[in-house]
Amino acid sequence: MAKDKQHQLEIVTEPKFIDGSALKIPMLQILKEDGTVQKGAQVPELDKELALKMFDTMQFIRILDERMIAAQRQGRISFYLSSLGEEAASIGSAAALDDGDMIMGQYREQGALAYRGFTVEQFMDQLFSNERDLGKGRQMPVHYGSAELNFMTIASPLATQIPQATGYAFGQKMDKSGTCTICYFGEGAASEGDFHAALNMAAVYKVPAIFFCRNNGYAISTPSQGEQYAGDGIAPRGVAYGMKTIRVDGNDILAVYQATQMARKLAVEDNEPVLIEGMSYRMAGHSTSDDPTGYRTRDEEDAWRAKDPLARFQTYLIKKKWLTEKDAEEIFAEKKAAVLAALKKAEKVPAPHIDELINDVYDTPPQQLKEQLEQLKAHIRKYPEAYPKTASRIDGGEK
Ligand SMILES: Cc1ncc(C[n+]2csc(CCOP(=O)(O)OP(=O)(O)O)c2C)c(N)n1
Repeated sequence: MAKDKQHQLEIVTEPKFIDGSALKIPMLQILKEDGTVQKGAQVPELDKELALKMFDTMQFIRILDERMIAAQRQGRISFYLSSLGEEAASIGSAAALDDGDMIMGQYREQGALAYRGFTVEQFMDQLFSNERDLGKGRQMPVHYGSAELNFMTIASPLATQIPQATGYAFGQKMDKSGTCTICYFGEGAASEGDFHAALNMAAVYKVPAIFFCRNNGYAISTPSQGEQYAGDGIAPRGVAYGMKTIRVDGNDILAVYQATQMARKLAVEDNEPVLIEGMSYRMAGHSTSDDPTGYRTRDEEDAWRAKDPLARFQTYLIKKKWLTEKDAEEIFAEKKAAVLAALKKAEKVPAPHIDELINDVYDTPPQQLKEQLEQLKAHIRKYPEAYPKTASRIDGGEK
């Protein structure tokens, strides 16, 4: 066979196009939809304690999401983004990491943050933007962050976390830290230029990063099939950039866990960036500002309800005799009580002092920012009834 020496390419004489639309990367599945193990699958080693921690976190996130959508509807918080139906993707992957690994999320990975140890009170303080919020109430609800837990603060502009993850992982490599960065994003965010620049750089510089795409079928109202991409989803893009790539059933927590565990090993031991595409479905609306009945059918949602990741894992755990139906009900009731109690507490905590608005960015806030803050205070003094949480603390309120 003739070879081109410079590029080490096989030479062919027939003009043959590679049909990108015919490519189909398979999907790893360990747990079938009915909670039984797929024939021939290797179940990852998982002790009871770890399995129950994963299940516990899934239950917590399910009830947190349900309650906070309701709280938004009641006018108690301004906005919410639910991860309903996608709990296995964030929790299964976070469970495969070390606490020292960096997490850079999009905004639907509350499961990973909860798994790391963010408390129900910390969730509520952020959602109510009260003075105990780590971000001092300066971000929209759900834009969590925790330096202590190595969870980078969420940014609203899509895909910015992807090149940041490449850069952060490069730093981890230079420091020989033995840690990696996991970066979550949706298939919609993968249409941003940032995604492509980040993956190419990660592959070229061989950084310990795990790029986890949650392919949940929609980017707000844009369906992934046909409107977001014409090819075989996101996974082939990892192949194109020359990195190890795998597609998994994102609703199967065991498949997600196994793939992420292997990806972490590749990243940390061999400085091999990895792309994981988790196939799932966004069961709720995009956010509380969205109504999905305008762009998708009830039948489609029902078909995905049958693939529910929480019910699937629960059936597996019950079959394994690590859990009973009663245990599951008790965990759910306990989580619900904790969420409701924290919610009631957090909404009574005062708002941050308005001076916090301009703190922490500059060592000393510049004059123009100070002037703008004074103008804002004057405006609030004039219309105190429009700012009930802030007005009472402007003059003389404790900082
Ligand atoms: C740069 C930028 N463009 C547009 C938006 C508006 N926007 C917010 S979320 C979103 C959809 C993202 O979909 P996807 O990445 O698939 O994640 P999902 O919400 O499905 O989890 C869009 C278009 C934005 N925040 N930033």
